[in-house]
Amino acid sequence: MAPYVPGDNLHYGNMKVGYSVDDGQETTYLDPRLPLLQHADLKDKVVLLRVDHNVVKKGKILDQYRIDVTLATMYNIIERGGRPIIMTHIGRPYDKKTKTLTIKQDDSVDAVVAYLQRKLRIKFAVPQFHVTEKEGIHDIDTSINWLIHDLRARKIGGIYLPNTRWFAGEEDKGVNMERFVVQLAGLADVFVNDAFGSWQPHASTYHITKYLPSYAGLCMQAELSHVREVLEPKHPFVAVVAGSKYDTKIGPLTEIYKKVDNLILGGIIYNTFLCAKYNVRMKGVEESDIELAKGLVEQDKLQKKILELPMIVETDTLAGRFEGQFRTINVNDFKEGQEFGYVVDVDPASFETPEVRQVLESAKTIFVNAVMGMMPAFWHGTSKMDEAIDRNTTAQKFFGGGDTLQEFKSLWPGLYQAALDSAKYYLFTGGGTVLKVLEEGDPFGLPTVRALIENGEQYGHSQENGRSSSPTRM
Ligand SMILES: Nc1ncnc2c1ncn2[C@@H]1O[C@H](COP(=O)(O)OP(=O)(O)OP(=O)(O)O)[C@@H](O)[C@H]1O
Ligand SMILES: O=C(O)[C@H](O)COP(=O)(O)O
Repeated sequence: MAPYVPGDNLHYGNMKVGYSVDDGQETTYLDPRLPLLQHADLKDKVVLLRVDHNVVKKGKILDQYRIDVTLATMYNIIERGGRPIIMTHIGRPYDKKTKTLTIKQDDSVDAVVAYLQRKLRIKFAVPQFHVTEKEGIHDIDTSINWLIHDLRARKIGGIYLPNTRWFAGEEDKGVNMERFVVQLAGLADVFVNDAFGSWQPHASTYHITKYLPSYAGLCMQAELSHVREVLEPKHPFVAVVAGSKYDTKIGPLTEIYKKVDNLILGGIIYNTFLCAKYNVRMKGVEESDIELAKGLVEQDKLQKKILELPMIVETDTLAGRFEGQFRTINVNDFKEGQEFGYVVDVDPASFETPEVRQVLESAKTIFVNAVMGMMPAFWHGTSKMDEAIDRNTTAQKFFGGGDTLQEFKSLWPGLYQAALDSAKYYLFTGGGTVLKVLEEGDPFGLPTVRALIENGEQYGHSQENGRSSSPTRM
Protein backbone atom coordinates (compact mmCIF):
# COMPACT_ATOMS: atom_id res chain seq x y z
CA MET A 1 0.00 0.00 0.00
CA ALA A 2 1.55 3.33 -1.03
CA PRO A 3 1.77 5.89 1.77
CA TYR A 4 -0.90 8.53 1.81
CA VAL A 5 0.40 11.85 0.48
CA PRO A 6 -1.84 14.75 1.40
CA GLY A 7 -2.72 17.16 -1.38
CA ASP A 8 -2.01 20.90 -1.08
CA ASN A 9 -5.54 21.59 0.05
CA LEU A 10 -4.90 19.48 3.13
CA HIS A 11 -2.17 21.81 4.36
CA TYR A 12 -3.16 24.80 6.43
CA GLY A 13 -0.09 26.93 6.83
CA ASN A 14 2.50 24.59 8.26
CA MET A 15 -0.09 22.33 9.75
CA LYS A 16 -0.61 18.92 8.11
CA VAL A 17 -4.17 17.69 8.45
CA GLY A 18 -3.88 14.37 6.70
CA TYR A 19 -1.43 11.58 7.43
CA SER A 20 -1.25 7.83 7.08
CA VAL A 21 0.07 5.24 9.45
CA ASP A 22 2.12 2.26 8.36
CA ASP A 23 -0.40 -0.41 7.41
CA GLY A 24 2.07 -3.19 8.19
CA GLN A 25 1.95 -4.62 4.66
CA GLU A 26 5.31 -5.42 3.21
CA THR A 27 6.15 -4.67 -0.40
CA THR A 28 5.04 -7.58 -2.47
CA TYR A 29 5.82 -8.49 -6.01
CA LEU A 30 3.30 -9.96 -8.37
CA ASP A 31 3.40 -11.03 -12.00
CA PRO A 32 2.87 -7.73 -13.86
CA ARG A 33 0.41 -9.42 -16.20
CA LEU A 34 -2.00 -10.10 -13.34
CA PRO A 35 -4.94 -7.64 -13.42
CA LEU A 36 -5.46 -6.20 -9.94
CA LEU A 37 -8.61 -5.08 -8.18
CA GLN A 38 -6.95 -1.71 -7.47
CA HIS A 39 -6.91 -0.99 -11.22
CA ALA A 40 -10.53 -1.86 -11.95
CA ASP A 41 -13.13 0.78 -12.64
CA LEU A 42 -15.79 -0.07 -10.07
CA LYS A 43 -17.95 3.01 -9.85
CA ASP A 44 -21.62 1.99 -10.03
CA LYS A 45 -20.56 -1.41 -11.35
CA VAL A 46 -22.07 -4.68 -10.15
CA VAL A 47 -19.08 -6.74 -9.06
CA LEU A 48 -19.25 -10.53 -8.96
CA LEU A 49 -16.86 -11.54 -6.20
CA ARG A 50 -15.74 -15.17 -5.80
CA VAL A 51 -14.39 -15.92 -2.33
CA ASP A 52 -13.44 -19.09 -0.48
CA HIS A 53 -15.75 -18.94 2.53
CA ASN A 54 -15.74 -22.73 2.80
CA VAL A 55 -15.74 -22.61 6.60
CA VAL A 56 -19.13 -24.07 7.46
CA LYS A 57 -19.45 -27.50 9.08
CA LYS A 58 -22.93 -28.74 10.02
CA GLY A 59 -24.31 -25.23 9.59
CA LYS A 60 -21.75 -23.60 11.90
CA ILE A 61 -18.60 -21.56 11.32
CA LEU A 62 -15.65 -23.09 13.14
CA ASP A 63 -13.03 -20.53 12.13
CA GLN A 64 -13.90 -17.24 10.45
CA TYR A 65 -10.33 -16.56 9.28
CA ARG A 66 -11.12 -17.27 5.63
CA ILE A 67 -13.96 -14.76 5.79
CA ASP A 68 -12.00 -12.09 7.65
CA VAL A 69 -9.18 -12.04 5.11
CA THR A 70 -11.63 -11.11 2.34
CA LEU A 71 -13.17 -8.16 4.19
CA ALA A 72 -10.56 -5.77 2.77
CA THR A 73 -11.61 -6.70 -0.76
CA MET A 74 -15.29 -6.19 0.08
CA TYR A 75 -14.53 -2.85 1.68
CA ASN A 76 -12.43 -1.82 -1.33
CA ILE A 77 -15.24 -2.68 -3.75
CA ILE A 78 -17.93 -0.88 -1.77
CA GLU A 79 -15.78 2.12 -0.94
CA ARG A 80 -15.02 2.63 -4.63
CA GLY A 81 -18.67 2.56 -5.60
CA GLY A 82 -19.01 -1.09 -6.61
CA ARG A 83 -22.09 -3.15 -5.76
CA PRO A 84 -21.08 -6.68 -4.68
CA ILE A 85 -22.60 -10.04 -5.53
CA ILE A 86 -20.62 -12.57 -3.50
CA MET A 87 -20.32 -16.32 -4.01
CA THR A 88 -18.48 -19.25 -2.44
CA HIS A 89 -18.59 -23.02 -2.46
CA ILE A 90 -19.18 -24.93 0.76
CA GLY A 91 -18.23 -28.59 1.14
CA ARG A 92 -18.44 -31.12 -1.65
CA PRO A 93 -22.19 -31.66 -2.25
CA TYR A 94 -21.63 -33.31 -5.64
CA ASP A 95 -20.80 -36.99 -5.36
CA LYS A 96 -18.55 -37.88 -8.30
CA LYS A 97 -19.23 -41.61 -7.91
CA THR A 98 -23.03 -41.55 -7.85
CA LYS A 99 -23.17 -38.36 -9.99
CA THR A 100 -25.78 -36.89 -7.65
CA LEU A 101 -25.92 -33.48 -6.07
CA THR A 102 -27.36 -33.30 -2.56
CA ILE A 103 -28.59 -29.99 -1.19
CA LYS A 104 -28.46 -29.88 2.61
CA GLN A 105 -29.20 -26.82 4.71
CA ASP A 106 -25.96 -27.60 6.60
CA ASP A 107 -24.00 -26.62 3.47
CA SER A 108 -25.83 -23.35 2.94
CA VAL A 109 -24.19 -19.93 3.00
CA ASP A 110 -26.57 -18.76 5.76
CA ALA A 111 -24.02 -18.90 8.60
CA VAL A 112 -21.52 -16.91 6.51
CA VAL A 113 -24.13 -14.29 5.60
CA ALA A 114 -25.22 -13.94 9.23
CA TYR A 115 -21.57 -13.45 10.24
CA LEU A 116 -20.97 -10.83 7.53
CA GLN A 117 -24.11 -8.92 8.47
CA ARG A 118 -23.02 -8.82 12.11
CA LYS A 119 -19.50 -7.82 11.20
CA LEU A 120 -20.17 -5.22 8.50
CA ARG A 121 -23.60 -4.02 9.67
CA ILE A 122 -24.94 -4.15 6.13
CA LYS A 123 -27.76 -6.22 4.77
CA PHE A 124 -27.23 -9.09 2.36
CA ALA A 125 -29.96 -10.78 0.36
CA VAL A 126 -29.71 -14.49 -0.53
CA PRO A 127 -31.76 -15.33 -3.63
CA GLN A 128 -33.64 -18.62 -3.85
CA PHE A 129 -33.84 -20.67 -7.02
CA HIS A 130 -35.74 -23.76 -8.09
CA VAL A 131 -34.03 -27.00 -7.05
CA THR A 132 -34.25 -30.26 -9.03
CA GLU A 133 -33.79 -33.36 -6.90
CA LYS A 134 -30.32 -34.94 -7.19
CA GLU A 135 -29.32 -32.34 -9.80
CA GLY A 136 -29.34 -29.12 -7.80
CA ILE A 137 -30.12 -25.71 -9.25
CA HIS A 138 -30.27 -25.50 -13.03
CA ASP A 139 -30.96 -21.81 -13.53
CA ILE A 140 -30.46 -18.40 -12.02
CA ASP A 141 -33.94 -17.14 -12.79
CA THR A 142 -34.81 -13.56 -13.54
CA SER A 143 -36.33 -12.99 -10.08
CA ILE A 144 -32.80 -12.02 -9.08
CA ASN A 145 -33.25 -8.80 -11.08
CA TRP A 146 -35.40 -7.44 -8.25
CA LEU A 147 -32.50 -7.88 -5.87
CA ILE A 148 -30.02 -6.37 -8.32
CA HIS A 149 -32.35 -3.40 -8.63
CA ASP A 150 -32.26 -2.99 -4.82
CA LEU A 151 -28.50 -3.48 -4.83
CA ARG A 152 -27.98 -0.69 -7.36
CA ALA A 153 -30.44 1.52 -5.46
CA ARG A 154 -28.40 0.82 -2.27
CA LYS A 155 -31.40 -0.60 -0.44
CA ILE A 156 -29.24 -3.65 0.34
CA GLY A 157 -25.48 -3.80 0.86
CA GLY A 158 -24.89 -6.95 -1.14
CA ILE A 159 -26.26 -10.13 -2.64
CA TYR A 160 -24.85 -13.48 -1.52
CA LEU A 161 -25.58 -16.30 -3.97
CA PRO A 162 -26.38 -19.83 -2.75
CA ASN A 163 -23.47 -22.31 -2.44
CA THR A 164 -21.93 -22.38 -5.95
CA ARG A 165 -21.74 -26.18 -5.76
CA TRP A 166 -25.51 -26.34 -5.49
CA PHE A 167 -25.64 -25.28 -9.16
CA ALA A 168 -25.67 -28.11 -11.69
CA GLY A 169 -23.24 -26.17 -13.87
CA GLU A 170 -20.51 -25.45 -11.31
CA GLU A 171 -18.47 -28.63 -11.71
CA ASP A 172 -19.93 -29.70 -15.06
CA LYS A 173 -17.91 -29.39 -18.23
CA GLY A 174 -20.72 -29.29 -20.79
CA VAL A 175 -23.98 -27.50 -21.43
CA ASN A 176 -24.88 -27.06 -17.76
CA MET A 177 -21.61 -25.26 -17.17
CA GLU A 178 -21.98 -22.99 -20.20
CA ARG A 179 -25.51 -22.07 -19.19
CA PHE A 180 -24.53 -21.33 -15.59
CA VAL A 181 -21.52 -19.23 -16.59
CA VAL A 182 -23.50 -17.12 -19.03
CA GLN A 183 -26.22 -16.57 -16.41
CA LEU A 184 -23.62 -15.60 -13.80
CA ALA A 185 -21.88 -13.21 -16.16
CA GLY A 186 -25.22 -11.63 -17.03
CA LEU A 187 -25.58 -10.46 -13.41
CA ALA A 188 -22.51 -8.27 -13.24
CA ASP A 189 -20.11 -5.88 -14.97
CA VAL A 190 -16.85 -7.04 -13.41
CA PHE A 191 -15.51 -10.28 -11.89
CA VAL A 192 -13.09 -10.36 -8.94
CA ASN A 193 -11.47 -13.58 -7.77
CA ASP A 194 -10.38 -13.54 -4.14
CA ALA A 195 -10.66 -17.30 -3.64
CA PHE A 196 -7.06 -18.45 -3.36
CA GLY A 197 -8.24 -21.69 -1.69
CA SER A 198 -10.52 -22.62 -4.60
CA TRP A 199 -8.00 -23.51 -7.26
CA GLN A 200 -10.15 -26.08 -9.04
CA PRO A 201 -11.17 -24.73 -12.47
CA HIS A 202 -14.92 -24.62 -12.01
CA ALA A 203 -17.56 -22.33 -13.55
CA SER A 204 -17.40 -19.68 -10.81
CA THR A 205 -13.61 -19.67 -10.44
CA TYR A 206 -12.37 -20.20 -13.99
CA HIS A 207 -14.87 -20.27 -16.85
CA ILE A 208 -16.51 -17.01 -15.74
CA THR A 209 -13.38 -15.09 -16.79
CA LYS A 210 -14.30 -15.77 -20.43
CA TYR A 211 -17.19 -13.34 -20.13
CA LEU A 212 -16.28 -10.47 -17.77
CA PRO A 213 -13.29 -8.19 -17.21
CA SER A 214 -11.63 -10.02 -14.32
CA TYR A 215 -9.27 -9.01 -11.51
CA ALA A 216 -7.43 -10.55 -8.56
CA GLY A 217 -8.71 -9.46 -5.15
CA LEU A 218 -6.54 -8.34 -2.24
CA CYS A 219 -6.53 -11.67 -0.39
CA MET A 220 -5.58 -13.48 -3.59
CA GLN A 221 -2.72 -11.01 -4.12
CA ALA A 222 -1.36 -11.44 -0.60
CA GLU A 223 -1.48 -15.22 -0.80
CA LEU A 224 0.17 -15.32 -4.23
CA SER A 225 2.99 -13.18 -2.87
CA HIS A 226 3.55 -15.33 0.22
CA VAL A 227 3.44 -18.62 -1.60
CA ARG A 228 6.84 -17.73 -3.09
CA GLU A 229 8.36 -18.39 0.34
CA VAL A 230 7.22 -22.00 0.15
CA LEU A 231 8.21 -22.27 -3.49
CA GLU A 232 11.74 -21.04 -2.76
CA PRO A 233 12.16 -22.43 0.78
CA LYS A 234 15.13 -22.36 3.05
CA HIS A 235 16.42 -25.92 3.45
CA PRO A 236 15.92 -28.34 5.13
CA PHE A 237 12.32 -28.10 3.92
CA VAL A 238 9.76 -30.42 5.53
CA ALA A 239 6.21 -30.74 4.20
CA VAL A 240 3.39 -32.40 6.12
CA VAL A 241 0.55 -33.51 3.87
CA ALA A 242 -2.42 -35.19 5.49
CA GLY A 243 -6.20 -35.06 5.56
CA SER A 244 -8.83 -36.70 3.45
CA LYS A 245 -8.84 -35.13 -0.01
CA TYR A 246 -6.86 -37.90 -1.61
CA ASP A 247 -8.22 -37.33 -5.11
CA THR A 248 -6.96 -33.75 -5.49
CA LYS A 249 -3.79 -34.10 -3.39
CA ILE A 250 -2.12 -37.29 -4.65
CA GLY A 251 -1.28 -35.63 -8.00
CA PRO A 252 0.80 -32.81 -6.51
CA LEU A 253 2.57 -35.19 -4.11
CA THR A 254 5.00 -36.64 -6.64
CA GLU A 255 6.19 -33.14 -7.63
CA ILE A 256 6.35 -31.93 -4.03
CA TYR A 257 8.43 -34.97 -3.24
CA LYS A 258 11.18 -33.60 -5.50
CA LYS A 259 11.27 -30.25 -3.70
CA VAL A 260 11.29 -31.34 -0.05
CA ASP A 261 14.03 -32.78 2.11
CA ASN A 262 11.47 -34.76 4.09
CA LEU A 263 7.80 -35.52 3.63
CA ILE A 264 5.51 -36.50 6.50
CA LEU A 265 2.15 -38.00 5.58
CA GLY A 266 -0.99 -38.29 7.66
CA GLY A 267 -4.71 -38.99 7.32
CA ILE A 268 -6.13 -41.01 4.44
CA ILE A 269 -3.12 -40.07 2.33
CA TYR A 270 -0.80 -41.84 4.78
CA ASN A 271 -3.11 -44.85 5.05
CA THR A 272 -3.09 -45.24 1.29
CA PHE A 273 0.70 -44.95 1.15
CA LEU A 274 1.09 -47.59 3.89
CA CYS A 275 -1.29 -49.98 2.12
CA ALA A 276 0.70 -49.63 -1.10
CA LYS A 277 4.10 -49.94 0.56
CA TYR A 278 3.45 -52.86 2.92
CA ASN A 279 0.76 -54.57 0.88
CA VAL A 280 -1.74 -54.42 3.72
CA ARG A 281 -5.38 -53.31 3.60
CA MET A 282 -7.27 -50.80 5.74
CA LYS A 283 -10.99 -50.20 5.81
CA GLY A 284 -12.03 -47.15 3.81
CA VAL A 285 -8.95 -47.13 1.56
CA GLU A 286 -9.90 -47.64 -2.08
CA GLU A 287 -8.02 -50.17 -4.25
CA SER A 288 -7.79 -47.64 -7.08
CA ASP A 289 -6.11 -45.14 -4.73
CA ILE A 290 -3.63 -47.78 -3.56
CA GLU A 291 -2.68 -48.29 -7.21
CA LEU A 292 -2.07 -44.54 -7.57
CA ALA A 293 0.10 -44.48 -4.44
CA LYS A 294 2.45 -47.15 -5.79
CA GLY A 295 4.30 -44.52 -7.83
CA LEU A 296 5.13 -42.61 -4.67
CA VAL A 297 6.30 -45.80 -2.95
CA GLU A 298 8.66 -46.53 -5.86
CA GLN A 299 9.92 -42.95 -5.85
CA ASP A 300 10.76 -43.26 -2.16
CA LYS A 301 12.62 -46.55 -2.37
CA LEU A 302 15.84 -44.81 -3.39
CA GLN A 303 15.60 -41.38 -1.83
CA LYS A 304 13.82 -42.29 1.42
CA LYS A 305 12.45 -38.83 2.02
CA ILE A 306 9.14 -40.00 3.49
CA LEU A 307 9.47 -40.02 7.24
CA GLU A 308 7.20 -42.71 8.64
CA LEU A 309 5.20 -42.01 11.76
CA PRO A 310 5.41 -45.52 13.24
CA MET A 311 2.49 -45.57 15.68
CA ILE A 312 -0.99 -45.19 14.21
CA VAL A 313 -4.47 -45.60 15.65
CA GLU A 314 -6.90 -48.25 14.44
CA THR A 315 -10.58 -48.16 15.37
CA ASP A 316 -13.48 -50.57 14.92
CA THR A 317 -16.00 -47.81 14.35
CA LEU A 318 -16.06 -44.37 12.73
CA ALA A 319 -18.82 -43.29 15.12
CA GLY A 320 -16.38 -41.93 17.73
CA ARG A 321 -13.54 -42.68 20.13
CA PHE A 322 -14.89 -45.39 22.40
CA GLU A 323 -12.83 -47.11 25.10
CA GLY A 324 -11.91 -50.65 24.06
CA GLN A 325 -12.75 -50.00 20.42
CA PHE A 326 -9.52 -48.32 19.31
CA ARG A 327 -5.85 -49.26 19.72
CA THR A 328 -2.36 -48.22 18.65
CA ILE A 329 -0.66 -50.39 16.04
CA ASN A 330 2.94 -50.20 14.87
CA VAL A 331 3.88 -49.97 11.20
CA ASN A 332 7.08 -51.90 11.94
CA ASP A 333 4.96 -54.96 12.88
CA PHE A 334 2.99 -54.99 9.60
CA LYS A 335 2.87 -58.32 7.78
CA GLU A 336 2.00 -58.62 4.09
CA GLY A 337 -1.68 -59.32 3.45
CA GLN A 338 -2.80 -58.14 6.91
CA GLU A 339 -6.19 -56.46 7.12
CA PHE A 340 -6.99 -53.63 9.52
CA GLY A 341 -10.04 -51.69 10.58
CA TYR A 342 -10.24 -47.91 10.03
CA VAL A 343 -6.99 -46.08 10.70
CA VAL A 344 -8.04 -42.70 11.98
CA ASP A 345 -5.08 -41.01 13.65
CA VAL A 346 -1.38 -40.99 14.31
CA ASP A 347 -0.47 -41.84 17.88
CA PRO A 348 1.11 -38.75 19.53
CA ALA A 349 4.08 -40.95 20.55
CA SER A 350 5.11 -41.00 16.86
CA PHE A 351 6.23 -37.38 17.21
CA GLU A 352 8.57 -38.29 20.07
CA THR A 353 10.76 -40.77 18.16
CA PRO A 354 14.36 -39.46 17.82
CA GLU A 355 14.19 -39.47 14.01
CA VAL A 356 10.96 -37.45 13.80
CA ARG A 357 12.13 -35.02 16.47
CA GLN A 358 15.44 -34.48 14.72
CA VAL A 359 13.81 -33.77 11.34
CA LEU A 360 11.27 -31.33 12.79
CA GLU A 361 13.80 -29.57 15.01
CA SER A 362 16.40 -29.03 12.28
CA ALA A 363 14.00 -27.86 9.54
CA LYS A 364 14.30 -24.28 8.26
CA THR A 365 10.96 -24.31 6.46
CA ILE A 366 7.90 -26.36 7.47
CA PHE A 367 4.68 -26.47 5.48
CA VAL A 368 1.64 -28.18 7.00
CA ASN A 369 -1.48 -29.09 5.06
CA ALA A 370 -4.28 -30.83 6.90
CA VAL A 371 -4.82 -32.80 10.02
CA MET A 372 -3.45 -36.16 11.14
CA GLY A 373 -6.72 -37.70 12.25
CA MET A 374 -10.45 -37.91 11.74
CA MET A 375 -12.02 -34.96 13.52
CA PRO A 376 -13.50 -34.18 15.94
CA ALA A 377 -12.86 -37.42 17.89
CA PHE A 378 -9.29 -38.23 16.87
CA TRP A 379 -7.42 -34.95 17.43
CA HIS A 380 -4.55 -36.25 19.54
CA GLY A 381 -1.98 -36.76 16.75
CA THR A 382 -2.62 -33.31 15.27
CA SER A 383 -2.31 -31.64 18.64
CA LYS A 384 1.06 -33.27 19.29
CA MET A 385 2.24 -32.42 15.78
CA ASP A 386 1.38 -28.71 16.22
CA GLU A 387 3.27 -28.71 19.51
CA ALA A 388 6.31 -30.47 18.02
CA ILE A 389 6.44 -28.00 15.12
CA ASP A 390 6.16 -25.00 17.41
CA ARG A 391 9.18 -26.24 19.36
CA ASN A 392 11.29 -25.28 16.34
CA THR A 393 11.53 -21.54 16.94
CA THR A 394 13.87 -20.74 14.04
CA ALA A 395 11.97 -22.29 11.12
CA GLN A 396 9.50 -20.39 8.93
CA LYS A 397 6.24 -22.23 9.53
CA PHE A 398 3.40 -22.26 7.02
CA PHE A 399 -0.01 -23.77 7.73
CA GLY A 400 -2.60 -24.00 4.99
CA GLY A 401 -6.09 -25.38 4.58
CA GLY A 402 -9.61 -24.93 5.87
CA ASP A 403 -9.63 -27.82 8.34
CA THR A 404 -5.96 -27.30 9.12
CA LEU A 405 -6.60 -23.79 10.41
CA GLN A 406 -9.87 -24.70 12.13
CA GLU A 407 -8.22 -27.45 14.12
CA PHE A 408 -5.10 -25.41 14.85
CA LYS A 409 -7.39 -22.77 16.30
CA SER A 410 -9.50 -25.14 18.38
CA LEU A 411 -6.59 -27.27 19.68
CA TRP A 412 -4.15 -24.44 20.42
CA PRO A 413 -6.16 -21.19 20.60
CA GLY A 414 -3.35 -19.19 22.24
CA LEU A 415 -0.70 -20.40 19.82
CA TYR A 416 -3.03 -19.81 16.86
CA GLN A 417 -3.61 -16.23 17.97
CA ALA A 418 0.13 -15.69 18.40
CA ALA A 419 0.81 -17.28 15.00
CA LEU A 420 -1.45 -14.73 13.29
CA ASP A 421 0.91 -11.98 14.45
CA SER A 422 4.18 -13.88 14.32
CA ALA A 423 6.80 -13.34 11.63
CA LYS A 424 7.69 -17.04 12.01
CA TYR A 425 4.23 -18.24 10.95
CA TYR A 426 2.06 -17.62 7.92
CA LEU A 427 -1.43 -19.06 7.59
CA PHE A 428 -2.62 -19.74 4.04
CA THR A 429 -6.34 -19.88 3.37
CA GLY A 430 -5.89 -22.84 1.03
CA GLY A 431 -3.70 -25.87 1.69
CA GLY A 432 -4.60 -27.78 -1.44
CA THR A 433 -3.80 -24.63 -3.43
CA VAL A 434 -0.29 -24.39 -1.98
CA LEU A 435 0.23 -28.06 -2.89
CA LYS A 436 -0.94 -27.27 -6.43
CA VAL A 437 1.47 -24.31 -6.64
CA LEU A 438 4.32 -26.54 -5.49
CA GLU A 439 3.31 -28.99 -8.21
CA GLU A 440 3.14 -26.31 -10.93
CA GLY A 441 6.29 -24.58 -9.69
CA ASP A 442 4.64 -21.19 -10.32
CA PRO A 443 1.77 -19.50 -8.47
CA PHE A 444 0.73 -17.75 -11.66
CA GLY A 445 0.32 -21.13 -13.31
CA LEU A 446 -2.71 -22.01 -11.14
CA PRO A 447 -5.63 -22.45 -13.55
CA THR A 448 -7.71 -19.77 -11.82
CA VAL A 449 -4.85 -17.26 -11.79
CA ARG A 450 -3.83 -18.05 -15.35
CA ALA A 451 -7.42 -17.35 -16.36
CA LEU A 452 -7.18 -13.86 -14.81
CA ILE A 453 -3.95 -13.17 -16.68
CA GLU A 454 -5.44 -14.35 -19.98
CA ASN A 455 -8.49 -12.20 -19.31
CA GLY A 456 -6.25 -9.17 -18.68
CA GLU A 457 -4.57 -9.77 -22.01
CA GLN A 458 -7.91 -10.23 -23.76
CA TYR A 459 -9.46 -7.06 -22.31
CA GLY A 460 -6.17 -5.13 -22.28
CA HIS A 461 -6.33 -4.31 -18.58
CA SER A 462 -3.37 -6.25 -17.20
CA GLN A 463 -0.97 -4.16 -15.14
CA GLU A 464 1.36 -4.11 -18.16
CA ASN A 465 -1.26 -2.43 -20.29
CA GLY A 466 -2.68 -0.41 -17.47
CA ARG A 467 -1.14 1.71 -14.81
CA SER A 468 2.25 0.23 -14.08
CA SER A 469 4.71 -2.12 -15.59
CA SER A 470 6.89 -2.12 -12.50
CA PRO A 471 6.34 -4.60 -9.67
CA THR A 472 3.25 -3.74 -7.70
CA ARG A 473 3.42 -2.35 -4.21
CA MET A 474 0.40 -3.35 -2.16
N1 LIG B 1 -7.50 -41.02 8.93
C1 LIG B 1 -8.54 -40.29 8.59
N2 LIG B 1 -9.72 -40.87 8.27
C2 LIG B 1 -10.79 -40.11 7.90
N3 LIG B 1 -10.77 -38.75 7.82
C3 LIG B 1 -9.64 -38.14 8.13
C4 LIG B 1 -8.47 -38.86 8.54
N4 LIG B 1 -7.50 -37.96 8.80
C5 LIG B 1 -8.01 -36.75 8.57
N5 LIG B 1 -9.30 -36.83 8.17
C6 LIG B 1 -10.21 -35.72 7.82
O1 LIG B 1 -9.55 -34.91 6.86
C7 LIG B 1 -10.18 -33.64 6.83
C8 LIG B 1 -9.14 -32.58 6.51
O2 LIG B 1 -8.56 -32.83 5.26
P1 LIG B 1 -8.57 -31.81 4.04
O3 LIG B 1 -7.79 -32.46 2.95
O4 LIG B 1 -9.98 -31.39 3.75
O5 LIG B 1 -7.76 -30.60 4.64
P2 LIG B 1 -7.91 -29.01 4.66
O6 LIG B 1 -7.15 -28.50 5.81
O7 LIG B 1 -9.37 -28.61 4.62
O8 LIG B 1 -7.14 -28.58 3.41
P3 LIG B 1 -7.65 -27.93 2.05
O9 LIG B 1 -7.85 -26.49 2.33
O10 LIG B 1 -6.55 -28.21 1.11
O11 LIG B 1 -8.88 -28.70 1.72
C9 LIG B 1 -10.79 -33.48 8.21
O12 LIG B 1 -12.19 -33.36 8.04
C10 LIG B 1 -10.46 -34.76 8.95
O13 LIG B 1 -11.53 -35.22 9.77
O1 LIG C 1 -11.27 -26.17 1.79
C1 LIG C 1 -10.61 -26.12 0.76
O2 LIG C 1 -9.56 -26.75 0.61
C2 LIG C 1 -11.03 -25.22 -0.36
O3 LIG C 1 -12.19 -24.54 -0.04
C3 LIG C 1 -11.16 -26.01 -1.63
O4 LIG C 1 -12.12 -27.01 -1.52
P1 LIG C 1 -12.14 -28.20 -2.58
O5 LIG C 1 -10.87 -28.98 -2.39
O6 LIG C 1 -13.37 -28.99 -2.24
O7 LIG C 1 -12.19 -27.58 -3.95
